Amino acid sequence: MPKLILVRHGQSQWNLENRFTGWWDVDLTERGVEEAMAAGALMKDKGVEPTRAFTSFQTRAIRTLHLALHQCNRLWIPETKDWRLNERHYGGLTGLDKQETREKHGDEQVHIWRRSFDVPPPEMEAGSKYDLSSDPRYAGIDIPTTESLKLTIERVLPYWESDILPVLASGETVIISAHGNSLRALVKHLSQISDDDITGLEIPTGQPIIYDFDDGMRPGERYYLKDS
Ligand SMILES: O=C(O)[C@H](O)COP(=O)(O)O
Repeated sequence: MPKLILVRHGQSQWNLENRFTGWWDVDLTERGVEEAMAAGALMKDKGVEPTRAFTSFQTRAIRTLHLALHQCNRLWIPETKDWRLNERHYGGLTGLDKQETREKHGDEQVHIWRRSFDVPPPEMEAGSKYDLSSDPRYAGIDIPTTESLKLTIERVLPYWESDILPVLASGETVIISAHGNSLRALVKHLSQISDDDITGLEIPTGQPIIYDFDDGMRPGERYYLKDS
């Protein structure tokens, strides 16, 4: 039975500092490293052995994948990186302190920017110090200036369907190491969560989520590996 493992990267430096991160490439904290290693140890304990890996272009997700795979002796499996698994682009909020932004714009506005389905944050201005257009990893990619969850879904889902689902359907155990909102995009689709209800879904760091697929490639109920 094909099995899908979703893991959000461990705590990042800007998770710790409570700053909007999006596409900005911050590394894991010590705690993030421990969370990633614990995710791998849990996979090993539970006998869940990934055979194919997918991740984003962002260090925190790539390192989480490697730390977890190292713990379960699976660093050798084929892995694919793609920008379409990146975190949603936080636009002009990138780098800002989340609490200070609440104090400036109000709790409700910040909640809308963070969790609404289709209201994107303000766009990143040209020339921002967080502009990634000269970053070689994004050469040839039309970098967004901001993304709502809806816009994130519009790039995550086509990639899921074209590149990940066929691998899963061939019987592989697939691990995706990605981000809070790129994984919310995927979970929304797989668990058929409505546009309204998705606002309440949070994905914790470093906690493997599992979907078992049936022969018709229909996903079962999602569950946390720690609870199985
Ligand atoms: O990009 C970020 O800041 C985080 O990874 C996710 O942030 P959020 O919880 O505000 O969506």
